[in-house]
Amino acid sequence: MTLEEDSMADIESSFEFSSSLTSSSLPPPRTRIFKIIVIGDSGVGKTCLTYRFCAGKFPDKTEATIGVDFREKVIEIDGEKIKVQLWDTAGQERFRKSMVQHYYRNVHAVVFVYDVTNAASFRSLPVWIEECRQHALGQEVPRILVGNKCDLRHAAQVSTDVAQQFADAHSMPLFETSAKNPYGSDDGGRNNSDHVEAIFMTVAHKLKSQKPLVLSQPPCGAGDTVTLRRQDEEDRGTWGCGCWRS
Ligand SMILES: Nc1nc2c(ncn2[C@@H]2O[C@H](COP(=O)(O)OP(=O)(O)OP(=O)(O)O)[C@@H](O)[C@H]2O)c(=O)[nH]1
Ligand SMILES: [Mg+2]
Repeated sequence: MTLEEDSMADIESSFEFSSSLTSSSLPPPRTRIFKIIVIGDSGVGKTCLTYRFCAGKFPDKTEATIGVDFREKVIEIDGEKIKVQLWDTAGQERFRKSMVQHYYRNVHAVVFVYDVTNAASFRSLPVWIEECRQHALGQEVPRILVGNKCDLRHAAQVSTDVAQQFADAHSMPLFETSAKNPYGSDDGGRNNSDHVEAIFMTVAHKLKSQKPLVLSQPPCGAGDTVTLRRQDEEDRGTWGCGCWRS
């Protein structure tokens, strides 16, 4: 689904209410939403990676993303249901310029993607990192680096060593993968690519561990009520609008 700019406000919320109440005396459970933006040059495979994670397969056909497409998947970590909301951004400048501010608003994690068969897409990474800096992304927002199209190892232009050095220099973990064939196709399936699923799950685990739900004891004399609160609610003393940052 391509988003119109005026619908962003509805999407830029980090909680949603469950439709059913488990008890008339309890507030409806909230589902946390982790907003993860996927950025990088046009053609590196952002749409294919996000589609692979959310739909479980490689798309038959893609076209250049205009503005942003967003995809969601509900996952469960330690018994908590979490909605992973992937923002598949446009790599082409002309298709992204009016949307950039929305990409970075209340973002929880950033996935930088380059194409291992396209050295120029790797050389562009500092530009994308600079864009994050310009949008005042805090150091606490996790970032990861993904080299895509590892099924085309024979055509690789970016070595793992060089990519790892870059990742280390920017304190990011590096994952090499393929949205098309995570097991590799031109090496008999032995290229040890990371699974797309595992990459996004790693990010979600990291986010969850940064902001765990904590058990909050009521003050003395407040009855038997025990409420679950998010750690940042503790920090701020309010649920606020739900537009929390990690
Ligand atoms: N062989 C191979 N091709 C891929 C892979 N991922 C994406 N592609 C192809 O690369 C092309 C671009 O993929 P997209 O996912 O549309 O690229 P994008 O980064 O979303 O591009 P923009 O929307 O323009 O920013 C398409 O032809 C895909 O089929 C991969 O892992 N392996
Ligand atoms: Mg795209």
